[in-house]
Amino acid sequence: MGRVVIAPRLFLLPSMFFRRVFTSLSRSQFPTPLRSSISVAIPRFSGRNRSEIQRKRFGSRLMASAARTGDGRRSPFVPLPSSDADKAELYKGLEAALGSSFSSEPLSPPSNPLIIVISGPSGVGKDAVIKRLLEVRQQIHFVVTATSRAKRPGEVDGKDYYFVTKEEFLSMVERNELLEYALVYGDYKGIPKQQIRDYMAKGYDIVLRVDIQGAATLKSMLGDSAVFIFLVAESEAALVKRLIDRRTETAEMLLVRVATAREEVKHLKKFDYVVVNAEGKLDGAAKLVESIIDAEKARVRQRNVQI
Ligand SMILES: Nc1ncnc2c1ncn2[C@@H]1O[C@H](COP(=O)(O)OP(=O)(O)OP(=O)(O)O)[C@@H](O)[C@H]1O
Repeated sequence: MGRVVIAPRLFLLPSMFFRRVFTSLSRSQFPTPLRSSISVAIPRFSGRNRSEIQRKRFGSRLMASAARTGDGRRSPFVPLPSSDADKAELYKGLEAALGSSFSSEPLSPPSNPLIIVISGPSGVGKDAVIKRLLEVRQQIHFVVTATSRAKRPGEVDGKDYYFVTKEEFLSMVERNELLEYALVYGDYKGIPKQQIRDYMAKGYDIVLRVDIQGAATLKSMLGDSAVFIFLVAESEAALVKRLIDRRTETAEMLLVRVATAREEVKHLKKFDYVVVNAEGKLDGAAKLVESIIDAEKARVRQRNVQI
C-alpha cells in the first residue's frame, strides 16, 4: 500500500509567510514525477482563526488565474478555501491549488468484448446454464452452432442450433466459414465466424458452447485471448443420473458419453475457471459464470481477441 506522509515544515518563504507543504509519497511505491507533482502551497497561519484570517486577507474569490504562471510553473500564491467552505468552493479551490480542473473522463479504460468458451462433459448442463445466463445478462450473444445432428424435441432451428445436412455442413467448411468444427458422436458441429464478428463489432460478449475437443482446438487458436470455463457436475454419479433423466440417448449412447466424460474431466487444468453445476443449483452456476464475466471486465490487462 502507498503511504501518504504530510511533512509540515520543510522550508519557509519569509517575505510571504508561506509554508510549503509537501505531500510526499512512499518512495518505494511511486515514481519521482508523481511525488513531486502534488506539492501544494498554502498560506502560513496559525491559531483558531486561521480560516477567518485567510478569508479576510485573500477574500473568498480564489486566485485560480494565479495558479499557473505563463511557463507552466505553479505560483505559490494560491490560498485554499477554509475547510468549512461550501462544497463547490472547496472543489474549485482544490482545482486552483492543483492548477488544473478535475476531469470527468472515466478512470477505467473501456472493457473489450469477451469470448467466453463454455465446455464440459455431455449432459453436465452447458445448454441449461447458457440459457439462464442469456436470460439474466444483457449485451451477450450465444453463437448458434451449426450441426448436422437431428433436432431434439423442443429445439428450435436458428435458436438452439442451425440444423443442416452433412452436405451443407461440409460446404460451409469448404468456404472457410467456421471458426472450429468437429465430428462429435457421429454428427458435425461448427462455429460460424461471421456471427462472432458481427456481434463483437456491436460490443457484445460472445458465448461459445463446445465439447472438450472443441475447447482444445479453440485454446490452441485463441490462447489467452478468450476465457475458458469448464462446467462439471458435483460428482460423476450426479452427471450419469442427469444424463439418464434427460432420456435423449439409448443405453449404448449413454455408455459412450459416460466413458468419454470420465476422460474429459482430466482436461480440467487447461481451463481458466471451473464451475460446478450441482443438482437443482442451476441458478448458482449461471451466477458464478456471470461473476467470472464481471471479473474479466474489471481486469487491468484486458484480453484482446481477434477473429
Ligand atoms: N443444475 C441442474 N440440476 C438439475 N438438472 C439440470 C441442471 N443443469 C442441467 N440440468 C438438466 O440436465 C440435462 C442436461 O443438460 P443440458 O442438455 O443442458 O446438458 P449439455 O451439457 O448441454 O449436454 P450435451 O452436451 O449432451 O448437449 C437437461 O435435462 C437439463 O435440464
